[in-house]
Amino acid sequence: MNLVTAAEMRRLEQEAAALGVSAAELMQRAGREVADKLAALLEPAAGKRVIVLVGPGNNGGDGLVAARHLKTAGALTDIYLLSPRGSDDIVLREAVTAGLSPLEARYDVGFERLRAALEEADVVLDAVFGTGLGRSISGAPAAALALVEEARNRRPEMTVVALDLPSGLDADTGAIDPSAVRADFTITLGYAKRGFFLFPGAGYTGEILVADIGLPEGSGAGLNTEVLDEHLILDLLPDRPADAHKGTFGKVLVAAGSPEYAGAAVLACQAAGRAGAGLVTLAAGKSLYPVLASRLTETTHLILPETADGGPAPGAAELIAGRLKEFSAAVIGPGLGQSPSAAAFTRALLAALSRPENRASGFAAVLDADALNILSAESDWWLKVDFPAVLTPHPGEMARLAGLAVPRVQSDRIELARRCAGLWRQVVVLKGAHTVIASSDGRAALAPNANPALATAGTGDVLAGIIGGLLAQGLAPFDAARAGVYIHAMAAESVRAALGDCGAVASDLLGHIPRSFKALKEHDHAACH
Ligand SMILES: NC(=O)C1=CN([C@@H]2O[C@H](COP(=O)(O)OP(=O)(O)OC[C@H]3O[C@@H](n4cnc5c(N)ncnc54)[C@H](O)[C@@H]3O)[C@@H](O)[C@H]2O)[C@@H](O)CC1
Ligand SMILES: [K+]
Repeated sequence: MNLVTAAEMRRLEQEAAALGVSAAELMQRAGREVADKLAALLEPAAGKRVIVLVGPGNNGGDGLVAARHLKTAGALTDIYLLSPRGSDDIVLREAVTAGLSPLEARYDVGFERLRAALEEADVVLDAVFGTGLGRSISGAPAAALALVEEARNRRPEMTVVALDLPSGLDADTGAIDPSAVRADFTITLGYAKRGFFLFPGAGYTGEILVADIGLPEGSGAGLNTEVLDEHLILDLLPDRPADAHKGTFGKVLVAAGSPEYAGAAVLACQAAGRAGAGLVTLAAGKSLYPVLASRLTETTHLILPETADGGPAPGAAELIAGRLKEFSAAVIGPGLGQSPSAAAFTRALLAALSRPENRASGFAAVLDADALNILSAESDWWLKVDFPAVLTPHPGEMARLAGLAVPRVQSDRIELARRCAGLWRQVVVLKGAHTVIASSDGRAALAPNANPALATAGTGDVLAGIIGGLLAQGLAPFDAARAGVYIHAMAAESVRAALGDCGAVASDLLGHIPRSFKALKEHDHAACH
């Protein structure tokens, strides 16, 4: 599903106008679609009490059209105008002609009539502000929204439905005005807005329903931000031919683990296998071998020479380099630590991978965790990664890689990831609530969910392993990253369903990875029959 900014939505509106679909016509379609979707939610609309809060702009205009259709559907509809609308306002006149009697806030002393209406309302339709919000909300709109908030807290049976977006939510950034009211549903027009997938706004939309307002065919062609969904991911997944052998699904080299963080290697290797790689080989230090081999039944081992403190000794990277051609993908970084020996090893390994003669054709790697921390200590580090890679930073790692503070990263997640992917010429997976996946060609995708079950040690190692497993099966880096993030999120949802959002640990995800692939494919199968 494509996502838009306010400016992109305005551009689409202008393009529609150039093709003969006027803004007035779009407003009529928008209002009718919103009323239809709301009526379907109310089942039936007849007899239900609906208050439509109407603002000064086109969002309010859509609300007036919706109010008219809701009345026709039998809802007991009140219109509450928060600002005067001109006497030449066609949609207001149409509402009055249809028998509605709008009440203006300026004539409602102390908001007494609004308070009384909120005591009985089944639904509040918030059509105060949409994509045109230009400053902080004050005056009558702020007071009315505060009353709605207060009523919904007191009367949980009252449903709040946002028209296009919750008033006060910034469509582009997800920033929230203090007056914004959390919606139970957002019926959004044409396309979902980016701010629906950026916090804090992501917590305000409730369930998102997209209303088709009949934008001309192909009008979304230039959009470059999407939210992942199962149809898109299914198209990306590799085939599993019946005559396959383990070579069909590729070999992953995992360079991970250190005495302090041995478990990271276990999680990354197991996740790569669970994501369908044919063979996983772990390159780790000699002293770790007995521990890790006892945990990793199916993994093969490339045993590295060690320094006295258990770090990779000089020569470890060369040992791997001599074997690189056997592998179609690598995962480098989980649990490596940042000791001087780990840093020297990582730099030497990345240099070896950057020499094309060392790599199998189609090779790509995931760079995660300590590999990113080690890289970010060097200026212009991206010039040293001369092979296709998926970088999987969390916000702290992203801040170090980009030379920014964490709040800057978090306040501009999509565009920052996109800019960095362009500059670094790699795929960037910026983890966090609604993980962002950005490609150097300007495309960006967002994970559809934010799951607190993922906020625990080791889940990043699992993600790196899944993406590595998908790279090994021949997916292009952007596809492997998108599919990996989605499968990881699905597995996390299954864990949450089974265990709740507290106390799940990263290894709980592993068994749910193949189940997630299975669920996706079965859903597709069911959809075809
Ligand atoms: N772009 C499109 O393709 C379409 C847009 N439509 C609707 O148009 C909306 C955008 O309409 P507008 O651009 O008129 O914007 P809005 O309706 O969001 O509000 C803008 C109006 O509110 C005022 N305003 C902004 N912030 C304010 C504040 N904090 N306090 C008081 N007044 C404030 C502005 O001066 C302007 O008059 C969309 O959200 C959607 O509902 C639809 O009609 C259909 C098609
Ligand atoms: K709104």
